[in-house]
Amino acid sequence: MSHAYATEEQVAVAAVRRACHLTSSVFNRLVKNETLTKGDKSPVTVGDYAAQAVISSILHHAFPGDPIVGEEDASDLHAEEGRLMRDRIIELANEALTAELGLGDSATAEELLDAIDRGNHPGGRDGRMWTIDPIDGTKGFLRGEQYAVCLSLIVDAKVQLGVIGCPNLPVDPVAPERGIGCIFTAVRGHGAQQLTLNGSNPTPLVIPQTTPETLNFLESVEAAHSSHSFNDRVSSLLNITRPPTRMDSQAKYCCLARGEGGAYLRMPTGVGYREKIWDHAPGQVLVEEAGGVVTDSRGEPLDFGLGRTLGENFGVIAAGKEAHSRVLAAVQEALNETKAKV
Ligand SMILES: Nc1ncnc2c1ncn2[C@@H]1O[C@H](COP(=O)(O)O)[C@@H](O)[C@H]1OP(=O)(O)O
Ligand SMILES: [Mg+2]
Ligand SMILES: [Mg+2]
Ligand SMILES: [Mg+2]
Repeated sequence: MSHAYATEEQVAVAAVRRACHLTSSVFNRLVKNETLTKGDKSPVTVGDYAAQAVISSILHHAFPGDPIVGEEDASDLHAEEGRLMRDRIIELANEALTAELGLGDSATAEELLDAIDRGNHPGGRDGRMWTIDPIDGTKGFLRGEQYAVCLSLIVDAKVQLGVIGCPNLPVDPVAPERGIGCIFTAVRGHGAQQLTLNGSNPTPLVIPQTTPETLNFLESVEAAHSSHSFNDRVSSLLNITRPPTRMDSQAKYCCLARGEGGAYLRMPTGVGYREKIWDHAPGQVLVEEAGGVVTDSRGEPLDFGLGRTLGENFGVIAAGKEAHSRVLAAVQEALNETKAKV
């Protein structure tokens, strides 16, 4: 790890590992009153809050001056109704923080709620900032399927480091006996790799070439998050015969980076949802460092300097270089068909 972000990468992998252990152990013990519905109707669990508290505390310890753009905030936990959840979050976060990192005595409830709320940075074009999505794909997490613990470092609007932990993802898709649980890391200019969940056995990742027979789309499980019908149309324009692989979270970027699927296509459903930077920053650097390309449906790069969101939603196309140009052309053809109809 001899590069300008070696310390950041080491700290980020340690933080994601700790958070992955926390989320997978909390899943087996999750009970009914440990999940809330947020203002945008999406679910959030004690696992999301505790994982953000852990990652934010570890980052603050190592890089006290760095701002954080994190998905969660502690506002729903201050009220009396939030007390049971709050106590559980404090217990889980302290368990994870004191386990092996030697961060000293247990943190107080106030310190941990402050750590969650340190994720309130508005983002922007200048300087260093971290993004945290403590559980990306909370719906997948609740179903016992794919989810990801996601961390990135953005410098002057460019993603320099991405770390994604996927506790439920098979280590090797063709060798199920190797078990589940992987960490993916990428540093701009220094490649992408997959590690085991305990941070060992680095394997470099390179996206292979695909043909219409081997290409298929990676897409959301949730029909409300991206348009399944648009992807079907693009598939038929490209003569893709394999059905799409549906999977929650940035695990899709990870699978793409290690040669599964061939293209991740996420087109808006037309309800005006703005994509969040923490949902794409680590995936973007991972795919680019594995030799791929990530753009919106116009072929423009994603802009991580606009604030907490990517701005107006033009969708996301991620794929290996050659597949990307074919998919982009088909996406534009499908968009033109839609325009011609209205
Ligand atoms: N209406 C929506 N449209 C698109 N994405 C959404 C929407 N609501 C939540 N998300 C976010 O989309 C991502 C999941 O996408 P996918 O369907 O590909 O798994 C998550 O980050 C999820 O947030 P969260 O992090 O809270 O789970
Ligand atoms: Mg969420
Ligand atoms: Mg997310
Ligand atoms: Mg999340």
